[in-house]
Amino acid sequence: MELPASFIDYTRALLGDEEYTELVTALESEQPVSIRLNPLKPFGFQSGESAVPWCTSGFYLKERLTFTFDPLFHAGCYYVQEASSMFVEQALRQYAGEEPAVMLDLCAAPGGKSTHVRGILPENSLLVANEVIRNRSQILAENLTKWGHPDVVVTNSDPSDFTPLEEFFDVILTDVPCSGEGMFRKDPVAVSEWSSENVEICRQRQRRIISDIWPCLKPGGLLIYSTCTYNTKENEENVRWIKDEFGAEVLPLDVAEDWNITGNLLQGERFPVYRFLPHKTKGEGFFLAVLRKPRASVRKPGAEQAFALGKASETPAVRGEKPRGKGRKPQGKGMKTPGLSKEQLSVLAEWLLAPDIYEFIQKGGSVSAFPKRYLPELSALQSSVRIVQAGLEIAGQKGKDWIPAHALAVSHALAPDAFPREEISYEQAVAYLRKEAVTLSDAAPRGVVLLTYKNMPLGFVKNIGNRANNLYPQEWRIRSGHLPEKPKIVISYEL
Ligand SMILES: C[S@@+](CC[C@H](N)C(=O)[O-])C[C@H]1O[C@@H](n2cnc3c(N)ncnc32)[C@H](O)[C@@H]1O
Repeated sequence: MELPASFIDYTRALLGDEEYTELVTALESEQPVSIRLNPLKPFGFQSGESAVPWCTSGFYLKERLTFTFDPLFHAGCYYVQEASSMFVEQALRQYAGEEPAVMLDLCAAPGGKSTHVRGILPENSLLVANEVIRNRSQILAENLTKWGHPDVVVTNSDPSDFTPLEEFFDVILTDVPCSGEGMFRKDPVAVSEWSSENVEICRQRQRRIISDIWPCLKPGGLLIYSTCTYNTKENEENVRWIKDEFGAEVLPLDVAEDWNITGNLLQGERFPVYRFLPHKTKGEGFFLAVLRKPRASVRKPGAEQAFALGKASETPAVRGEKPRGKGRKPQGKGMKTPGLSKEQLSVLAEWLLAPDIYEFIQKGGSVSAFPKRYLPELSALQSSVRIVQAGLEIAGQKGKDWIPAHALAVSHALAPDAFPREEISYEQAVAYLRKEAVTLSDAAPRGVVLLTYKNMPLGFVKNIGNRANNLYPQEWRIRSGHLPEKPKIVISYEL
């Protein structure tokens, strides 16, 4: 690996000769492979491998597998994620409390941390996952849909579009775009694109992002700041800047000594930060700090203080709007179900495990279920940011019929007996995921059938007897025509 000269000089000075040499040796070695299991979709994973110590659902694998050809990967049973970044779990477990929270993951695509935090947030929380780049926001939506949690809004907006949503979020995660030094082993492009000038550009951009989003954090709310880079300019210097500029408190985390985390590397500073270096921990480079917004805002000394972390439905209004009280009707387009009769609505309701907690929202030929308790928040979001998807899409219109949406098949909110199920083989599952025609056994029921693989829902077909029409989303299909002779998949499970 040919590292840029100025990176070598800077990092050698930062870590010292001995550690720098160890870092370079680690960068030349093979990268560890790890996955994070979906707590909503236990599939009897038996790793025989070591657990990621700072993440309750993270596991190292012995080798890289052909994930594309594992139906359970497409079913959202696990996410392939490098281990260091799973440390975000510690910030939430130690500070998010037990009350429902409204959380924003601002720089969220492809969704590694969004899928992770969604499972950790207290019950009845709402996650808003945002990605500024449009096609990446689609990938984010896909990954969150497969993860199967209905209480999620995916947005595609610039951080500055959020600014009017004052004191809206209990927790904001900013996994900011950075110079990517921690990705050198994983991604050669990160090496070729690195320059001192780019580090400076990143640092400025990161500060702009934080400035844009800071007003959206509730007094007493948490900011989790993370990068995948080593240098102090994008890390400690920015944390110090947030502390000084906004009066934030930098919070310590309890960590085990044998996690080998490196702390503050900025001369003369001691505030707590957490840096993963690949020669010390099994994972890529990562940096994280947790900050708390002062309860009395430094910038607005008279600001409301009653909105402590966790009071999701009591947040003050978006600037210039009425307070968002309980029972306030949502505004905006697409918030009704005009094309659906009462009978149709009651059929859709039967597809859900707990229909009463959702409002059905029709938009064009699609109906989604959105948690009623967060309708005011949805309404406020609609007034500021571009919404890619909100809640769970449950049905799409085909002619006069409403057929179940794919998202419902892989959602935790699906009523288990809403549709007949048919267990399929590995070969059938791969064919289904390639959106090829699937033939079911003669005994299989007619009509809409939920296909399962290892008892995990994969998606719907419409069985018409001699064949079953494949309802898997065209844009998500496995595109690779090549199927490895012996696909290496996460087969070490027993049910
Ligand atoms: C480190 S990646 C996020 C990884 C993601 N959190 C995960 O765990 O899968 C940073 C993200 O920030 C987005 N981004 C780039 N420029 C941005 C900007 N100016 N404001 C906000 N996000 C930006 C990138 O498109 C990228 O998806």
